[in-house]
Amino acid sequence: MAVYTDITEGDLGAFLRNYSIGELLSYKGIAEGTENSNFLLHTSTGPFILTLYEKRVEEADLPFFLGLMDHLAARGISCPLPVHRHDGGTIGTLAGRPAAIITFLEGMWPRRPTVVHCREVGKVLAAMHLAGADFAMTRKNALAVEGWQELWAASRERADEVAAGLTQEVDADFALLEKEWPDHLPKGIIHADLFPDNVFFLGSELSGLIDFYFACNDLLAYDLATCLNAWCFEKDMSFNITKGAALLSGYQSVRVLSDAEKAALPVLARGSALRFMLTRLYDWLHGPDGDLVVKRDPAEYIRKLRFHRSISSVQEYGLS
Ligand SMILES: Nc1ncnc2c1ncn2[C@@H]1O[C@H](COP(=O)(O)OP(=O)(O)OP(=O)(O)O)[C@@H](O)[C@H]1O
Ligand SMILES: N[C@@H](CCO)C(=O)O
Repeated sequence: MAVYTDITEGDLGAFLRNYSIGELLSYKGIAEGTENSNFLLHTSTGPFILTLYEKRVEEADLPFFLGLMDHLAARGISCPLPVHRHDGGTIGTLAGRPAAIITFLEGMWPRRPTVVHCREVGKVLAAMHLAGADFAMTRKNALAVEGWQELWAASRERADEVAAGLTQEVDADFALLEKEWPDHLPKGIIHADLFPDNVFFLGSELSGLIDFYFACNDLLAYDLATCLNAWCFEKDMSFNITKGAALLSGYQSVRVLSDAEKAALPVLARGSALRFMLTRLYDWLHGPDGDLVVKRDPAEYIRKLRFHRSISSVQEYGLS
């Protein structure tokens, strides 16, 4: 994560008096990530992550996100657990932002995802979809087609400054997606942001998932399409069909896709690429700058979108 909101030692000390996690030894801001402000805390009982929730996270959604982590962990999906305060709650206020402490997850996210990583991610994604089936709370996807339209309305005028011809390309994507977006496919809890930096490994073993702050109820296959985008392209933006095949077969070793889900993958992958291009474009044009804020380049997703527009069959993703 980034650091948008800074904290003082005094405020942090007062905040920590609500918890039984020992004495604070040190804390520092984590530069990685884009959405919230994160700090690594070391206390006399071990490491913890402190998160201050920023613009894209609604305070009213926090019980859903934190409750989901508890639910999934209880069903064998490794993820951080929210730490409870003396009053039983998990959400407090620090430096004027809603804030929570979660347990520290060991592992490293893969800087260069391999075929083995892709297969493991496919498996855990499907396991998460099954484990989420009996989660009692629901949350609408704020970044579904309507949310994309708002981002586009706020960025469209300056889109061609970022890439020549982008306005026309994206207008055409919207025309197609509004017509062809499927709504009859299996739905459930999705992670909605399962990028390599949100999946930790110890060696080749997956050690857990983090960052559930986009999780919501939506099409399960849309989550898989997001992983195709995030895990299976090479640095030169070519699609690696072997990684695609590993991701899809890993997924199907746990949850089999219906024929309708398979057929919808190209449109879902195109929609997912558009979603990430748009949040990046919006932040590129409007987001704050700062030493501990890393902006993500929309160009990567402009190229992925072009790939999905060229697909003529789902076999091109590695589906056998
Ligand atoms: N529970 C955890 N255990 C260990 N490290 C963590 C944990 N949660 C977050 N981190 C660290 O913080 C970094 C950013 O976290 P996270 O991905 O949740 O941030 P974010 O701002 O939501 O980022 P993005 O949405 O861009 O992926 C991670 O890469 C990791 O280094
Ligand atoms: N994973 C996102 C950032 C968080 O939404 C991206 O790479 O654009």
